[in-house]
Amino acid sequence: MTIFEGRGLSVRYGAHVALDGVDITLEPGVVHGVIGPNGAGKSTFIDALSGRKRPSSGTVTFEGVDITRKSVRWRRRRGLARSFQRTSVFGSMTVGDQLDMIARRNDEPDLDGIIDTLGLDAVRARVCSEIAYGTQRSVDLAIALIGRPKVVLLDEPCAGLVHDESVRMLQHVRDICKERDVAALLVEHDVDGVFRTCDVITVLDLGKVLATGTPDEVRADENVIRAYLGSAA
Ligand SMILES: Nc1ncnc2c1ncn2[C@@H]1O[C@H](COP(=O)(O)OP(=O)(O)OP(=O)(O)O)[C@@H](O)[C@H]1O
Repeated sequence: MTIFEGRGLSVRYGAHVALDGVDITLEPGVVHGVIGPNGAGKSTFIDALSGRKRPSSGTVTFEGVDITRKSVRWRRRRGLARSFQRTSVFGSMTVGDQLDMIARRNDEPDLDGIIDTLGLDAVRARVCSEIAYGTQRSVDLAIALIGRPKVVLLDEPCAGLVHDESVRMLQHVRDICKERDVAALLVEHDVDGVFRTCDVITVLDLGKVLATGTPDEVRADENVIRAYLGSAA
């Protein structure tokens, strides 16, 4: 069942076409990865889907409703959340206070469940700026999950993490997506992690879709191997 869809999305920066007629379909409980070389259009894509960047053409549909012209705020209230490449925790608050505040604002019924799943209980009383960067990224993920979103768009949740932290982060993304039946879009540079974690992968190159399929299908796709993965995939 499709819950969220982008059709024919294009974004221009002046004369430069950063995204060129891209399609994507997200389903509840399915982790959909987006990979591609630098400049492929991944961040532009997530911005266009989340409402941060207005596409020059194409449509975004959420639960069957055309939301292409709806604001980020409107989307968030209806259950479309996103996280950012850089951490957005408030340095001076404790982890617990920050999460409580956001949970109250978004009517989250089970903050303890999110904290528990992400292993954040031990840092609840700690000030955000004083916890490890990897843990701050888990707080970012918790923030995105508050309010029972139906769709989460995750922009490089593993940026700046060491290997073990990346593995844990992606496992958390997968667990939560399955447990809560959330449709997730995961833009990530950690290609191995994406192949390990995602049910479906879309490969972007020069603003276009090079391939979409299961990890095995994408790994075997000749266009993807030639343009991006090389023979070592
Ligand atoms: N604000 C902007 N103004 C002009 N060109 C831009 C702007 N933002 C991105 N671009 C260009 O659009 C293209 C896509 O950029 P984008 O950042 O979406 O790619 P990306 O796949 O996320 O790259 P990376 O992996 O390096 O984060 C690139 O050619 C980039 O130079």
